[in-house]
Amino acid sequence: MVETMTEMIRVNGMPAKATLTAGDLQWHLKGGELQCLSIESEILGISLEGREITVRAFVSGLKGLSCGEGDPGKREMKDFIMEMPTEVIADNWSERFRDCIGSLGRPKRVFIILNPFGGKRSARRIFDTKIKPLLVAANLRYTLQETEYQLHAQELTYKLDLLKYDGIVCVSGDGVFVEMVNGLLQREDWDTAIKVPLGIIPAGTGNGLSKSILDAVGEMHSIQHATFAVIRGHKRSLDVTTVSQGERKFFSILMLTWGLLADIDIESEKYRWMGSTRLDFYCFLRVMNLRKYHGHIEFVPAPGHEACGEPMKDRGNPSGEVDNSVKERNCGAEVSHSYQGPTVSFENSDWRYLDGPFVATSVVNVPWVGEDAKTAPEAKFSDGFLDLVVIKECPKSALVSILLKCKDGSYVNSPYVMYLKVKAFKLVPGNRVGDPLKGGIVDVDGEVVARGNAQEGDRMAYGPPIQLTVDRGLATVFSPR
Ligand SMILES: Nc1ncnc2c1ncn2[C@@H]1O[C@H](COP(=O)(O)OP(=O)(O)OP(=O)(O)O)[C@@H](O)[C@H]1O
Repeated sequence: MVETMTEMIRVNGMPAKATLTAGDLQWHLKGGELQCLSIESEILGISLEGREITVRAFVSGLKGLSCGEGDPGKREMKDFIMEMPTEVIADNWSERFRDCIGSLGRPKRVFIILNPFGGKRSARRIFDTKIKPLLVAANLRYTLQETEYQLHAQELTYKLDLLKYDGIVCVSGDGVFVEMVNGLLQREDWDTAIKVPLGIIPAGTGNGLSKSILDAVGEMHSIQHATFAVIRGHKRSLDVTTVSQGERKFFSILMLTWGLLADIDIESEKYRWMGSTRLDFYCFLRVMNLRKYHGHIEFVPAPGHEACGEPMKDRGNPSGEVDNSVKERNCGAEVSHSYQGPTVSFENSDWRYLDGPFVATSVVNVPWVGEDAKTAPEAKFSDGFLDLVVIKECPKSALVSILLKCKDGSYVNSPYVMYLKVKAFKLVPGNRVGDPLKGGIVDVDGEVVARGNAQEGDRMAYGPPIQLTVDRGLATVFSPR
């Protein structure tokens, strides 16, 4: 236990009586005004020079010093110069400060993966101007590696010497984070590798994961707030979804979507020159020329959600299109030592189903799939469930309102939206209603996984079942608290 230290000092030139406890630094200015900094939630670090200790903090600029109480709102870096009576006292105080900060278990060294081409291609500048100053102030050492090509982040985490680092952080959009998870799960030591804390600092087009992490604890979503979350080093578990089709598999963090949202996400790429209005523009276009898709979904409902869909046992499996048994793995000649997905079998579970046509189907792991898209308002980080959103028949006017209400998640209250939690899910995507030669797009974490007009490099085929299962809390992410 750290004992309290009290001293008459000057803070930013003003005489004050300062007290340092294990949890905070307080000072009474002459005239009685009390100021306070919480060591855990507001102080980045300190430096000592002669009689001067500089306390580097990340605090609310508007509301003054909160001492960790309440919602800090927008924060900024601020230095407090503490002039001590003697160098010996300054030494003692700085040692005590370092002990207090050291006892917080913050990470000491992280590996940072930066995508210079993510989002507005400004990650490098963002790093130098917004991220680095915080890391330096917190004395958090780092190794910085820029990605040079697609899947480079996956390669890096596959090979990284994890013993050297207390965490891996990406400065990118969600795509690079997903690659990091896939790289760790491809390792032979995947079971320990996946426990390494992962951080994400938003510098992409899709920044749903960082928004979800910060919003879950009431923190503002910004580059600096996400950096401070890494510095503070609290951790939380995150469900990981295994997406599989036969022997092919990979891992997802955010969402699988098929139908309207996938079409908007992927097809609007060709309007990139429009900037951020491309999504609104293409969304409008798609609603006006609404597509519906034939197909079939199956799911094992989470407790309390058993009323949705129809029981599979009453349907039988006349088309043989979905096989609900989980096959024995690694029965081929090649034995893989990477992670193969959950071993839990849903063979005897009460599967339920829905047949198309569908307007949109999404299976979501975290609340926000983009900074302004709260697609799964009830999603939890590590409940072991996926949130399933289905829209079937829906008038265009209602659809417009649904899309507008995606921003705050209230769209799930629409009578045209089916929203439930599932333990496992299968999608058998079909072709467009009225256009049997055209299929849709299956989009996982912002990337095309399968499409009607198959292209080289697509990871899965459009048509055969794609299965999703969840590993409860398999990954670990840095969180502000
Ligand atoms: N140097 C690079 N050149 C080309 N692609 C890259 C490079 N580095 C990373 N990538 C790829 O960019 C994709 C998107 O990355 P990220 O998630 O950071 O950005 P995003 O802004 O969310 O996506 P996008 O800008 O493509 O919409 C990933 O699939 C990744 O593999």
